[in-house]
Amino acid sequence: MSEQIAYLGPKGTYCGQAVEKYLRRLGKKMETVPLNTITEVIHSVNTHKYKYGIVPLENTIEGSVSATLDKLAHKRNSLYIISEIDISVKHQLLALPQARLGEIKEIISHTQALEQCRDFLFRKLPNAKILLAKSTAQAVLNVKEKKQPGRAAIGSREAARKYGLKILVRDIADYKDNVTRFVALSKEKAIIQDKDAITAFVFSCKKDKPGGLYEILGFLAKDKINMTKIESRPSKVVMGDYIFFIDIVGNHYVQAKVAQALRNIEKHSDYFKLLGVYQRKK
Ligand SMILES: O=C(O)C(=O)C[C@]1(C(=O)O)C=C[C@@H](O)C=C1
Repeated sequence: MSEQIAYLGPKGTYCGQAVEKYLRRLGKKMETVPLNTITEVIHSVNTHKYKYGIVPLENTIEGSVSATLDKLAHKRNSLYIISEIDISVKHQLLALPQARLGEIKEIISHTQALEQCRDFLFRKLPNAKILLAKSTAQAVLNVKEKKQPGRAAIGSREAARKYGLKILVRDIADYKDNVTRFVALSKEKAIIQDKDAITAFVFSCKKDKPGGLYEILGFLAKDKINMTKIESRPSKVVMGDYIFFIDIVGNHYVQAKVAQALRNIEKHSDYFKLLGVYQRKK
């Protein structure tokens, strides 16, 4: 298998910035492969088409990226988080060089980007029609190709430069410190020795067992294992059934208490899947 890294493309996405940052950190060169959707990226790694993939996981304004969580949780996908990459996301309103803000009638972008600029759109462009694109760079490319001065995209400065659009309004996200966390995925687990690693897993409680979640969290609390994230998603099978995503600080390769806690959690849950053990990185 050649060393290729798939990501949500085309060139000019924030995901592409995460790929560059990741490769800089590794000090490696790799062929980068832009794909159309998060699902395609995850599928391509899961089926060994590409060795690595990078996808968005969560955002400071909008929270989790459900397309990523749902695919990672699925039992048919066996791939692991091997690293995380934080990217500062600075959205710009972009349009053709001749466009004017007062004449914008349509806004196109990725759903996460649109949500991150919800208040801006409400205040400045309340009547604009919203169009969805598969990524912010795809939206920028669409404005360039359709050549309609009444259409604007939400995307990055880098995408504006790449596709020759101008910035109509700068930094339009509703909160200043907008950060998206991306994760690098691989079929092979990262085997690391650091005790301060993040261990990510997903589980579902045993059916109709009062205190099921309390019991699972108890296995962490008992040994003072620090939980840094808990998030629930619908199981998609029965209304009201949830699966839980948890991050802890600890490493079952080098800490017996973490290994024991994970064994206990697996034993007391209906479904359990390790999502990865990786170094916390900014
Ligand atoms: O569309 C992009 O540029 C992406 O990299 C995707 C994505 C996401 O899905 O969260 C990444 C960062 C921003 O939060 C908005 C969009």
